Amino acid sequence: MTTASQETPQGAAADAPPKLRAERITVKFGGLVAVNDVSFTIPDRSVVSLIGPNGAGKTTFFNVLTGLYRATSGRVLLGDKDTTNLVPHRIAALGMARTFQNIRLFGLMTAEENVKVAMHSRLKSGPFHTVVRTPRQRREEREAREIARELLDFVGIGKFADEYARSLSYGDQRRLEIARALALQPSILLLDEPTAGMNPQESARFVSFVHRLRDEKDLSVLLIEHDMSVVMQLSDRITVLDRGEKIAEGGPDDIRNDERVIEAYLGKSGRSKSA
Ligand SMILES: Nc1ncnc2c1ncn2[C@@H]1O[C@H](COP(=O)(O)OP(=O)(O)OP(=O)(O)O)[C@@H](O)[C@H]1O
Repeated sequence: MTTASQETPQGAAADAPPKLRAERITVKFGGLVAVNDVSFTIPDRSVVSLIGPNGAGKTTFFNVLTGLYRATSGRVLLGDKDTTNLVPHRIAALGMARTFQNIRLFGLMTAEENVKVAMHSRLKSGPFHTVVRTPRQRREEREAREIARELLDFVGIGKFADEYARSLSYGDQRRLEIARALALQPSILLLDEPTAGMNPQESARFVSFVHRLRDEKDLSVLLIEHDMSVVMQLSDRITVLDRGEKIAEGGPDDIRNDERVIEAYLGKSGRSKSA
C-alpha cells in the first residue's frame, strides 16, 4: 500500500494538525461489513478524494463522518473534538458541512433565500425579535443578505441571487449547494459526487473552483468522485476503498500507478480500459 500520511499538501502549514481524523472505522449492516477498520486523516487546507469501485463503502464512510450513519466501532475527531456518532446538525455546527449526491435545495425559494436559510442557525435573534422586528433583527437580516450575496458571488452565481433555485442550470444548482454549505462557515467541506451530471467544461471549471475554496476560504475539502480526470487534477491526496477496505492512499501519481488500485478498478485482465 502506498502511504502518504507524512505528506504535506500544497498550501498546508507543515506542522498544522489534521482537520479531521477517522480512526479504525468499521460499519456493519447485519452480516455485511460495509467499511472495515478504515483510518484516515484530512490534513489542513487540503483536497482529499475518496474513490473506489461501486459498493466499496465510500458513501457509508462519508455518512459516518457526517453523522448520518453510526459507526459500529472506531472514532472520528474533528480538530480536537470527538464527533463520533453525534447527530448531523451538531457535527455541522462544529465545522463540517456537506452537499449531497442528489441536489437538495428549496426549489421555490430564491438562491439568496436558500443561503440565508442555512445561515439561520448562526443568527442571534430569537422568536421575540423575529415577531416584533427589533432593530437588532433588522441589522441581522441586512448582514445575512450581504453575506449571502458575497457567497453567491464567490461561487459565481451572484447574478442569479433573485432567481428561484429550481430555475438555475444543473451546474449552478451545484454551486448554490456549495454556497449554502459555506454559509455554515465550515472548516471542512464534504462534496458527494459534485461533478455528476456536469459536462466536461463545467467539470474543468469545477477543478479550479475547488482549489479556490481551499486557498481562499482556508478549507479542507473531501470528495467522493467518480470522474478520474477530475480526481487526478483536483486532489492533494487520494484514499482508495475496495470492498470496505482501504487499499491505497497517496498523491495522484502514486495512485495512478498502484497495482492494487488498477486491479480493483479493472480486474486482473482489464488493464486496457481506463479507470
Ligand atoms: N443502509 C444500508 N443498509 C444495508 N446495506 C447498505 C446500506 N448502505 C450501504 N449498504 C451496503 O454497503 C456496501 C457499501 O455501499 P456504499 O454505498 O457505501 O458504497 P459506495 O462505494 O458509496 O458505492 P457507489 O459508488 O455505488 O455509490 C454495499 O454493499 C451496500 O449495498
